[in-house]
Amino acid sequence: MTVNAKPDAGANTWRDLPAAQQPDWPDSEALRDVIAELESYPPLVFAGECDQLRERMASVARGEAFLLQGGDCAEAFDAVSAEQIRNKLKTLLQMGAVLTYAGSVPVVKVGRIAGQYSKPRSKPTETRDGVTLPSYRGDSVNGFEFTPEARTPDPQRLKRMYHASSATLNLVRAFTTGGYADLRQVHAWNQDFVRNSPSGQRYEALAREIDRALNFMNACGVDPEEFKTVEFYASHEALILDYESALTRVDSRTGNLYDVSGHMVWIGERTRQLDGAHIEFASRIRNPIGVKLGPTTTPEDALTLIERLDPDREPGRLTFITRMGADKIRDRLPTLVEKVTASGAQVAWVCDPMHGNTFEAASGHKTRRFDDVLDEVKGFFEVHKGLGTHPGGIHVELTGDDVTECVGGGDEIFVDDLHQRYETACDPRLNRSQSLDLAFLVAEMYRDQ
Ligand SMILES: O=C[C@H](O)[C@H](O)COP(=O)(O)O
Ligand SMILES: C=C(OP(=O)(O)O)C(=O)O
Repeated sequence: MTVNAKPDAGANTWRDLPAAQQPDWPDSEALRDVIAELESYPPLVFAGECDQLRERMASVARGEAFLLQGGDCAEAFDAVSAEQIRNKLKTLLQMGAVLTYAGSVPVVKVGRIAGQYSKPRSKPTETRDGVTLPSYRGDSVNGFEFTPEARTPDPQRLKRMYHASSATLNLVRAFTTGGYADLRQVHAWNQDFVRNSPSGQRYEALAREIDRALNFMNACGVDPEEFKTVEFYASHEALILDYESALTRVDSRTGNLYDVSGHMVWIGERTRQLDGAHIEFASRIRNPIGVKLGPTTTPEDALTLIERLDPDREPGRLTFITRMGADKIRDRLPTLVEKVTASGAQVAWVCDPMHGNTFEAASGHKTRRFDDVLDEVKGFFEVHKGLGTHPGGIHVELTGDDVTECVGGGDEIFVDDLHQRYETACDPRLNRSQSLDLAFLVAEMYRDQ
């Protein structure tokens, strides 16, 4: 049981170190009041659930399971609706069914959800028509609208992030345990725009096979409880450290610290400085931790991260999420995996094929090509196959809606279509049929492995 203990000093040791990508809050007293209030709020997740996910991630690290981690680039307060949450969940459930059935592997399902409200940015400001304002840093910090009022960081938004995360998690828990995620609903998850796409039809055929298998088991008198609910976890980037440390609590069972804002948190490519505040914060908490590794990561960086975050070499504690870019992964990943494996560490290796493959279309839309995404995943599988190590999973930006943000896919989106439904607040996401396409192709790669 996690208690609402007084904030522990260990949660705040990061304050003595440089913290990248933190907002310029204009009123530090208002921030202090918000932090004090957040510290009094109940946990969003329980420490025991974080331990359970660490065990699931240990199976991934040992090569016995596959991680499916996905969701929005940036969640938005005004998108906290039953429909949006259900669509995202539906996409992940469909992808999970495809990977489990076609890839024949247990799938650990983790959403980029219920906390993914903060974004690191390349530039601190944005200029439009000669007007320069602070960049949008996610709904937890400021507003998307290009006005001085909206773009001014407001700490009250941290409380809104907590409440939005809480409402989302509540519905996710209801969907995943209350009947909606029952494997007998495998057809129902396909009942909308996606049904007629090539991947939707392929999915329908797979769902029929699953149905037949379930009927067979039923006829044999077997009706496992495990098929009625889905184990689903929430994750986000631990970016705004004032929020994350305010939600860090002492677990009364063990005396350890847990960041109870989500089950798993990750440190991004822009904030993984070895002597920086984010790594210090992550080193203090017992949650399973992810770290993004971009193309400039050296083996020494990876080994130091292991030393800092997983000194006991505990499988499941640390996940390296590589995001090299399709053109670099075959060149950069092998040495990292080799050196880490030789050190005796058992990290989970996961591929984020999104963040190294972004480009700006002539129309000004930030986009990604489905083929590049696929090629990065292929490269990831090739490297692991070559080294005899386990390709542990994928980390994807996706939505359950019929958006037009990434080009390509079986139900092809063209560059000229991008403007039609370009709805992301930050980076382009795969829509549901592109996500299903990816799941089928990854399942094939896994089987061939
Ligand atoms: O999602 C990741 C980052 O926040 C995003 O790629 C940054 O985008 P920018 O380069 O437009 O700031
Ligand atoms: C910012 C992100 O990724 P990265 O740190 O890999 O750029 C992200 O996943 O939202």
